[in-house]
Formats: sequence, structure tokens, C-alpha cells
Amino acid sequence: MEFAHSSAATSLDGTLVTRTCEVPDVSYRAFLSAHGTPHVHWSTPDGVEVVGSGAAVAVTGTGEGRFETVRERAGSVFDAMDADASGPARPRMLGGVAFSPDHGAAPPWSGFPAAQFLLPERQLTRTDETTFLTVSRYGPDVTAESVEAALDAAREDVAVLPAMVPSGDPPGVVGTAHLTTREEWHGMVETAVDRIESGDLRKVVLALALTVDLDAPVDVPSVLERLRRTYPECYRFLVQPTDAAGFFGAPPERLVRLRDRAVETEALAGSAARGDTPEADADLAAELVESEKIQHEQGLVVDAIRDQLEPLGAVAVGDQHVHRLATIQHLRTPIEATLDDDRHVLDIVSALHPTPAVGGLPPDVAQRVIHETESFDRGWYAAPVGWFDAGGDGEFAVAIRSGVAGGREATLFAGNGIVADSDPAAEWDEVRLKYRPILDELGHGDDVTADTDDPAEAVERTERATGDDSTAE
Ligand SMILES: C=C(O[C@H]1C=CC=C(C(=O)O)[C@@H]1O)C(=O)O
Repeated sequence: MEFAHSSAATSLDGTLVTRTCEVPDVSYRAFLSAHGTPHVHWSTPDGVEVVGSGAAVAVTGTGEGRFETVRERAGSVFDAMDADASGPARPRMLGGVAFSPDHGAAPPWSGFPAAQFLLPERQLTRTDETTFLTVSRYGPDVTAESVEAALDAAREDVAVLPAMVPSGDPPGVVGTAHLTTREEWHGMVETAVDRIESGDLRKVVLALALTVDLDAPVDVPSVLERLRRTYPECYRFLVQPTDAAGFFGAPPERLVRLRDRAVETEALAGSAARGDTPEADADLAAELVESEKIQHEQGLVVDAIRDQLEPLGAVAVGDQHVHRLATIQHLRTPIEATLDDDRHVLDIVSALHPTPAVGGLPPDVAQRVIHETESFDRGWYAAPVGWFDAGGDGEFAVAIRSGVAGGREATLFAGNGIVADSDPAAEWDEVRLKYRPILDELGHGDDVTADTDDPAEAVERTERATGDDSTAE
């Protein structure tokens, strides 16, 4: 395998050759399990799915300048490119960054750099009509003939894979543990509220982490496959640099999509549960819309995104509506901009991240409060994850409703916006709703969580009740 891994000490030097052919539809799970890590997966609610294994090129970056570093290194690769596909299967760099520029890669984030994007060695791209197989190689001696031969071999490998593999059973949850106690959470929220009242902070999004012991090793592609059915309106992603752990999730929130000069983004904030009946559901949605506190919380996100984009072009803020997902509903306002100049999507990502939907206001004060308050490393949680191409177009989601998992362990993350009149108990209940997408798919589905708004406790109760802890380590 050609593996060009950029670091501060080495410059990238070579030609990128990529060759693509159409193949019959094939199971992503089977494709990934046939090839070693690194693995990446990216799907959008409106169609394109990309899955890749191996790295023809990997670019990394650290610190405040990580977006710029990635952009420059990827640019030098794309500058010397011989690619035969220009549509959905065109070369893309897929990956993401850590929430904070001083990311330390401590467990469970071992193997996750502060920023990493890779151009997969083997990639499947599925659109509504067609599946493409792409093979890419990068290096000083790579020739078109060698990549065409590798594509022929890869096509033969893919031909024996099943078209579809049923997604299999969830691994099952043996037990869960919050890394922050309820009392600690109350203290965190009260301190943040005091700080907001004293005037130097307007909003901060504080997060919780939940460790989950699994009954069997997790198969993340299966989990993603099940999430496709339960959360079809969400993105789905996997970033797995090594065999040790993969970061994955089903985020409902777009950070940015850039096509030519057209920017599409959104302000997604404020949460309520789904009701058991249409009437209860409508009541909960009405509470969201009518709540001054939640309107304030979401309005700050709209204003901050508008302020970030206005220097770059003409901004249009759309109408707010309630965005309903299987287990939660949010206030959502679409925001579009037409840029005055050509820009790389990473410039927009860097300008927007973190929005006050996952960080706070003012951003630097909120970042400090998060750092001082949370007892765990956010790692890549709530950070941008997505792709960009040679022209600088791309799409990024905000990596929420996510977790990092390997073997029989997973760590899930969930955060909530804290504003002046936040109540710690209500925020505790609300934040735990956000574990549900992933926890339900790791556990035993609706049966486990149907009668409670606390999935973590429900799973614990169910496992205790069935005595199903025989495989606990
Ligand atoms: C930070 C998260 O959600 C954000 C997005 C929607 C609603 C949010 C809220 O209600 O606070 C958060 O801003 C998360 O899911 O971990």
C-alpha cells in the first residue's frame, strides 16, 4: 500500500493517480471488513454515501493553524493529480478535527490526531443510481498503469462480496457509567449560570460522557446501518484511524455545505423529547417554540453564524421550524450565504467552528469554561467531520450524537446549551436524551428504553433484571 503520511518534518512529493469504475451494489460492511484500517464512512441525508479503506494519502495538522495546514498539504496533493472521475466519485479527502486545537489524543482518543483527512486507497461511492469503485495511489513512482492494474484486482475482490448483509444484532449493553455525577453536573450548571449572570459569558454548551460496557465486540458499520433506518434525516459517519477505536455517529446538524460560492448552514439548538401521541408531540414542539429561554438559546446561534458569514458575502436567514427526529426535536433555522470570493470549505469550517450550538458565547470564554469544567477530553465530539475536494467544495456535519468505540467499550457524548435561566435538573434530563440514538443501537432497541426518558438507567435496570452480566469484565 502506498501510504504518504504528511507530518511537519516531511513534505508531500509525488503524483496522485485515481481510477474509477462502476460496480454492482455491494455491502459496505463486507467491504470494510475485507480491508484493514484506516476506515472512513460518510453519508448525507440526501443521498451520497462514501466508504473508504486504507490511505493513499493522509494529511494531519495540529494547533490553531490545523485547518490551514490540512488545506495546504491537501492542495499540494491535488495539484499533481491524474483522476479519471469528475462526478460523485471524484477524489475527496475525508476526515475531521478534534473539538479543541490543543487536543491531546489521550484514551479513548488514542490514534486520533488533532486533524486528519485521508484520501482512501480503496473507495466505494454510492449514489441513487450507481455504485463506483475507486482506487487511488500517491507517490513519486506511481503510474497510471499500476493504478489501473490495482483497480482491476480490487474489482475482482469486490465482485465476490455480498450485495447486502443484514445489519446483525446489536452488541448489547452490560452496564453504563456517567463520567460526571448528577451532583457534579448541578454544580457545573450553577457555576456557568453564575458566570452568565456576572456578565462575562452569555451561553456555554456543557457536555457529559457515558462509558458503556458491551456484551460483545461492537461492529460499527452494523450500528451505522441500523442508524440509517432510525435516523434517515441525519448524517452518518465513521472515522477509524486504527483497529483500536472508531469514532462514529448520526448527527442531525450540518456545519456547512459549500458548492462553488453557495454556502448552506443552519442553527440547530434547543431540545425536547418526542411525545407518545401526536397531541403530546405537538405540545412538546409548541413548548419549544414558545419558550423564551430556548428561543434565546437558539437565537444566539443564528446571530453568531450570521456574524461569522456576513464579512464573506450576502447572508439569508430562513424561517425557523421544529426539526423532528425519532427520539428528540430541535429548533432549526436554515442559513444560506453567497460568497463574494472563491473560498475553500475549510475556511468556512474554521470561521464557524465551534458555533454556539456546541461551544458558546463569547467563543473564547466559553472554550475556557468548557476546558475548566468538563472532566473529560471531548476529543472529536462536537467537532467538524466531513470532506473536501480538489476545488475546495465540501460538506461538514457537527459530530454530535456520537461515540468512540472499540472492542467491548464505547464512550458516548452529549451536551446541552446553558443560558441564564437554565435549571440543572431539567438540563440533566434533556442532555441524556441525546445519548439515545447511539445507545439504543448498541443496546436492545426500544424495548430497553421505551418506558423511560433515561436510557442509561433503563439499560442498567434491564440488565440487572435479566441478570445478563455474565460477560462483564
Ligand atoms: C451539543 C449537542 O446538541 C446541540 C444541538 C442541538 C441541540 C442542543 C441543545 O438543546 O442544547 C445543542 O446545542 C449534542 O447533541 O451533544
